[in-house]
Amino acid sequence: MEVGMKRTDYLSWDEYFMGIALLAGLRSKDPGTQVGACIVSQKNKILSIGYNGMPTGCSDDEMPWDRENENPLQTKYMYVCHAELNAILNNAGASLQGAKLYVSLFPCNDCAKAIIQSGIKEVIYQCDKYADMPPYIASKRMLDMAGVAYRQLPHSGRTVTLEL
Ligand SMILES: Nc1ccn([C@H]2C[C@H](O)[C@@H](COP(=O)(O)O)O2)c(=O)n1
Ligand SMILES: [Zn+2]
Repeated sequence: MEVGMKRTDYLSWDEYFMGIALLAGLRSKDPGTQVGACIVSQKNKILSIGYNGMPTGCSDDEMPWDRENENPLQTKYMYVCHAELNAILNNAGASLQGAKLYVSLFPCNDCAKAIIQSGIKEVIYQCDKYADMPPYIASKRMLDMAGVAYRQLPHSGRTVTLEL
């Protein structure tokens, strides 16, 4: 009996989970930067997903989305919940000990604290556009000290088109 060959152009695990993080980011209402995160167990099972957005019950239409305003209360930074924190909090009770976090943008210092405390052991990120800013320098300092590994997933050059 002849045996068919398996597909060879399937997504790698890294491409699959980063793809899911990027897709989650498309749910974000932030006009500036859309971030998505996907938490995965050591056995490559998806544990949780999140994207950056206003806290539950805080209307996307009433909260500000501006980066700058003379009144800091009128900027998004006071309110928006980051993708990584949402993914950690959205997790339906499973332990995150030893888990991996795929995220489209390197985590800030606040998210780094939550990552460390939740037991996540590896961060895989795509973009690090704020690397020179103190929250991101502090983030790396904490992740290094706490033994949380991080690595950038370079663009593979592949484009995935979804027809919805
Ligand atoms: N690792 C990160 C970094 C940022 N965010 C969120 C926070 C804001 O909604 C947006 C950044 O806005 P920008 O200053 O670029 O206009 O991204 C996140 O969820 N995770
Ligand atoms: Zn953050």
